[in-house]
Amino acid sequence: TGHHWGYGKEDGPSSWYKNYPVAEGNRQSPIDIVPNEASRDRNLGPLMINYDHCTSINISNNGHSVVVEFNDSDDRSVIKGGPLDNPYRLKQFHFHWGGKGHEGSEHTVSGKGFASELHLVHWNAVKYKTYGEASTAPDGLAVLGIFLETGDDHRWLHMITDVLYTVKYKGSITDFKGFNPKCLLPSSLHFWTYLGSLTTPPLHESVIWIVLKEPIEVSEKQLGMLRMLLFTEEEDNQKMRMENNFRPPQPLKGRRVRSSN
Ligand SMILES: NS(=O)(=O)c1ccc(S(=O)(=O)c2ccccc2)s1
Ligand SMILES: [Zn+2]
Repeated sequence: TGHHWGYGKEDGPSSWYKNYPVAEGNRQSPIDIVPNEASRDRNLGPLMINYDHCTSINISNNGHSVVVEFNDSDDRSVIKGGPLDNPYRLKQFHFHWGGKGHEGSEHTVSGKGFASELHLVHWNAVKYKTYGEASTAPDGLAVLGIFLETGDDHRWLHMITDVLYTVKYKGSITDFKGFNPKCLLPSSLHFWTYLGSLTTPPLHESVIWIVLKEPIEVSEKQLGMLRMLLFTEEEDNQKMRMENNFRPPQPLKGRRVRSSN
């Protein structure tokens, strides 16, 4: 089912083009964001995030990251405004991170990486009937990217790091109800936005990226918990620590990055 890909020497980002030629496309993600080259756009309204009736369902290890999935059967958790013409429904969130003492974000800001990056994945349920259909459409997905930098303990991230031991191995999944990702948002919703892609295979060029300017702070200890996850399955006798699961920045190819006001 599909092609095996990963973040190692043989199956990592520099080899993805072999099975996913769109890897060399014109709107690939992530990118390096250069703030003073981003253009302020008057008709970029404020981002509106409405996660009040948010319902997480489960947490899982898909062999590439740890993923929290949501009930997306109605518009209970949506983002709208900013660059978006419709409300987009929250489907899942996941993280990308580095190794001990190494940066692991996907987007960089003037060449600076962050310790980790949180992606909240939303889909356009107004224009498309299913998540799958939306995932291949040019305006199908909206991913909210939030940088994590090391500092103080994040008081709510514990809710996630405390259960990571239950999804240590690839293919594991556990109930994870009632988590509201509103608690992971920084205080400012100022953002950069540009048209891009999924940052993992299938690398569909279907993402409106919204990257928040303000990082959230998490402790080195909390980040270390992410690194106790494994890329490998329980029965696999090769235990490969899940870390450095990020794609490096891709060519801008003439795209404009806009900045909120
Ligand atoms: N890192 S990222 O936010 O760009 C991202 C990569 C893959 C996904 S997905 O698993 O939601 C997905 C979505 C559509 C098709 C297949 C997988 S989201
Ligand atoms: Zn991601």
